[in-house]
Amino acid sequence: MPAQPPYRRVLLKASGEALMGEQGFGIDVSVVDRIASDIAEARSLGVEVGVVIGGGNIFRGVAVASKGGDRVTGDHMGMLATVINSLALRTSLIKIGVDAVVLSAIAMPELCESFSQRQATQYMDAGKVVIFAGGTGNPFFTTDSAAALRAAEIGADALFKGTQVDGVYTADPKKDPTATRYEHLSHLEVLQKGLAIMDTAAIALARENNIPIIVYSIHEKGGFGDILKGEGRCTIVADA
Ligand SMILES: Nc1ncnc2c1ncn2[C@@H]1O[C@H](COP(=O)(O)OP(=O)(O)O)[C@@H](O)[C@H]1O
Ligand SMILES: O=c1ccn([C@@H]2O[C@H](COP(=O)(O)OP(=O)(O)O)[C@@H](O)[C@H]2O)c(=O)[nH]1
Repeated sequence: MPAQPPYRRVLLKASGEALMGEQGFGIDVSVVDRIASDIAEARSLGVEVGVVIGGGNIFRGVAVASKGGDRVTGDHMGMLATVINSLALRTSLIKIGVDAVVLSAIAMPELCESFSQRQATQYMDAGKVVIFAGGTGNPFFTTDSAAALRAAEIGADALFKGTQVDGVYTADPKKDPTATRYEHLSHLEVLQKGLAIMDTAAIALARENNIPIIVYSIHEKGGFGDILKGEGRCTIVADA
């Protein structure tokens, strides 16, 4: 019998950018299927899973703003991108027999249900994987902030940031090859050192609500389950 993971309920923030695989844009279904199988493994370990997916594989609001376009409209488009990704993940989960539902911060009843904290917790209590689409529903925010917000709302024991790198480094490892990885650090240290692994609003919200953040590589098959079992490579951001 494997040891029971120390987490009862977690929020997984899955990088949108990761979903495009080698394509450079859009959705590589084999990547979404693999992330779905990682979530299925977490469920089989008895862990309740909520998911926020980014939209960077399709659209980011800042890309519009940097070309002189309207930021708010750009952000609306980015939030719609997260709905597309969420529907793809739901499809992959259902395909392998994992009960999953999409709750969107932006009402689009023909496609999915609208978010409410009450409905989300009811579904999670019932063992469904709840995918939170549409970010926070507000422009000028990111899906990292949405992940911290939903983690607080559902009472998650931890926020897992499944991203492009396998932890938090002393500097961006994609730009500085001499950067070294932390095993552990506090939310405050991430903020004070200006480590840009997540936006400051997300870190601050997690800190205020005492939610540990676990940063790991979403590209690693089985990585999510490994960390839940206390085995994987990651950085744990938590106050002592
Ligand atoms: N100190 C740091 N440690 C680790 N990654 C960092 C750091 N500073 C910047 N990064 C960059 O942050 C990226 C992850 O953030 P983000 O762009 O929000 O990814 P995503 O939302 O796709 O998961 C990494 O790919 C890495 O290049
Ligand atoms: O609460 C939110 C969450 C997301 N977005 C928009 O959606 C895009 C995609 O999200 P994000 O960049 O966080 O995705 P990721 O980096 O995880 O792929 C962002 O760039 C924003 O334009 C937003 O406006 N409000």
